[in-house]
Amino acid sequence: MGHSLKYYLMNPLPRTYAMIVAAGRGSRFGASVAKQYTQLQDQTLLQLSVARLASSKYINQCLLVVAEDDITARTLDFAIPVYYALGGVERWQSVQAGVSAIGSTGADDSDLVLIHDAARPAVPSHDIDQVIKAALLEPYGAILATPVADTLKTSYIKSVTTDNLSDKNNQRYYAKRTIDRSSMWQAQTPQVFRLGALKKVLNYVAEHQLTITDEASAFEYLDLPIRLVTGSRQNIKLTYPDDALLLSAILTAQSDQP
Ligand SMILES: Nc1ccn([C@@H]2O[C@H](COP(=O)(O)OP(=O)(O)OP(=O)(O)O)[C@@H](O)[C@H]2O)c(=O)n1
Ligand SMILES: C[C@](O)(CO)[C@H](O)COP(=O)(O)O
Repeated sequence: MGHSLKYYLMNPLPRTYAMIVAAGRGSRFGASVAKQYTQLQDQTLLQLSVARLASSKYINQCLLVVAEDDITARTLDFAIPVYYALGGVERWQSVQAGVSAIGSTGADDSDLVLIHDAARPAVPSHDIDQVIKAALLEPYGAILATPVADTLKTSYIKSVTTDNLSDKNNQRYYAKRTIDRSSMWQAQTPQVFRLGALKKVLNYVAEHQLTITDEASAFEYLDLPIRLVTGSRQNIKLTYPDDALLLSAILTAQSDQP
């Protein structure tokens, strides 16, 4: 799989092709519009996320992967030139569509593809550059991640026959086991990979009908090393309604920084 590390390191500085995946429905967030179009600080999350990528010296345009029925993205202004691809049912299929679009621009297999969630607009610019610089030194790629800070537990469910409103679906969760968190990380985005290798591992996922929630997982299936770069805990993903207040506070605090 892929070329030797020497092949990548001997190449002139590869280009970084940025893509933002924004073809989701935001069902867990539950808004009337897809969460990437939620407004924070007078801009949509998508616009904020593009602006963050634009702050990197490695990125001067961005592919936006949007839903086929998206009627919003093309009405918005962005900090850098954007072009479009149509997303898929699953997030990784949206990424695969983006990889295909980037590949058709003449990108080389040793070039880098940066994948970022539209739902992560608070990623610090420093982190973007750090993960790209790390990927430039890797044969396959690098991702931002944060070490798990809380105690992690598995659970089991008990059915109950009370009419207590807190017992959703007449079920209660109980603690089963605590997991050793010493080597546990929460993956973030951007995730940055060599284009050729990313194409191959996503094809593997499709051929084997695997379910992945991030692209690094695909490399793990093939035991291909992906570097973990410690990222800021400010880089949260808007997922549930509760996240909006936290994300808004982070963005406000970041904008107040010199
Ligand atoms: N088929 C999909 C699913 C998700 N995404 C994007 O991937 C990012 C992270 O995914 P997630 O937080 O799961 O977003 P949604 O799928 O929209 O959320 P939900 O699972 O709650 O519906 C989001 O920017 C989302 O727009 C995508 O481009 N294509
Ligand atoms: C890619 C990701 O942001 C890494 O944490 C996350 O997996 C995407 O969100 P999803 O809800 O898993 O699709």
